[in-house]
Amino acid sequence: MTDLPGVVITGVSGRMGRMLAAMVAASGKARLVGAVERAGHGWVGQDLGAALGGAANGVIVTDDPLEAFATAQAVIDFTAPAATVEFAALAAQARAVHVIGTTGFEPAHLAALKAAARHAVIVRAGNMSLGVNLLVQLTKRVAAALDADWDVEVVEAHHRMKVDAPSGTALMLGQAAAEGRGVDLAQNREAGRDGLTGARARGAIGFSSIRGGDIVGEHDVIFAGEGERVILRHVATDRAIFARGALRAALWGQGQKPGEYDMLDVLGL
Ligand SMILES: NC(=O)C1=CN([C@@H]2O[C@H](COP(=O)(O)OP(=O)(O)OC[C@H]3O[C@@H](n4cnc5c(N)ncnc54)[C@H](O)[C@@H]3O)[C@@H](O)[C@H]2O)C=CC1
Ligand SMILES: O=C(O)C1=N[C@H](C(=O)O)C[C@H](O)C1
Repeated sequence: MTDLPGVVITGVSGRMGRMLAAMVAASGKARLVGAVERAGHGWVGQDLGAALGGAANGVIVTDDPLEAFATAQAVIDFTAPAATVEFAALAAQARAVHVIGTTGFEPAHLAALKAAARHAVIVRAGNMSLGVNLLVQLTKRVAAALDADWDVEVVEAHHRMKVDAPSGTALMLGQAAAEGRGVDLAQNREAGRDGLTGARARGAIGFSSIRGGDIVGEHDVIFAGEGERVILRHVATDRAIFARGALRAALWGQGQKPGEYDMLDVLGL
């Protein structure tokens, strides 16, 4: 049992953190060796099992990531962009694989992650589920087969607590459509239409975001042509799909060369 990779979960009290803590502990493939929360959080200093409402498990929640990472072979991180950038440097120092599910990065954050990946294995994806990563590949193929007379719109829906838009998944799907078409997403991206917008630009890749209730995550890629539409859809009904993918990435990352990887690498898609 002791030679199983040790995993630390950051943001452990969050929607994904709780799911990950339960999944890693029950997996039989990894050991839960640490749990991190932000300074001042009520769980810091408490036994994680008890904080989750169950039996004590001996993992004490800490606000000191470096101390926690020092005991780990992998860090699974679903938190917030600034925290993730800090964790990337510390995970590299501890030589732990850093699995990043966090979304909402600005270009400066991404540059910092790229720098950390010179010395560390980072696996990052805006969506860790098998289904969405399959949808990414399907989107690329459909976009390659259709010309710019087919308007591409990515529509996503999430729970009311989500803080970033478009979702990380929507951006992955938009990027896949752009790659399939052989164009640059940044130059063709259209989001946040409101008011007298004018007609749609030919070749634009549009994004729309819905926020409400407890929606786990829904994504449509719409190819709208003259007289017909092709719609590719993924509906998540359980956050376990993201946690399962993240654990798989943490195991896959062991022994890989330093660099930035994604779930397509992990899943071999
Ligand atoms: N890639 C994927 O498959 C998925 C990605 N996500 C992304 O994961 C992130 C988290 O999502 P949720 O769990 O729903 O959010 P959440 O708000 O429920 O949880 C985030 C947790 O991170 C903690 N945190 C923030 N800053 C911290 C710091 N400096 N140190 C330690 N902990 C810190 C918060 O206290 C909170 O407990 C979001 O960016 C979301 O978009 C969510 C689901 C799937
Ligand atoms: O915040 C969420 O909940 C989710 N975030 C990811 C995203 O931004 O795409 C993945 C999933 O859709 C859930």
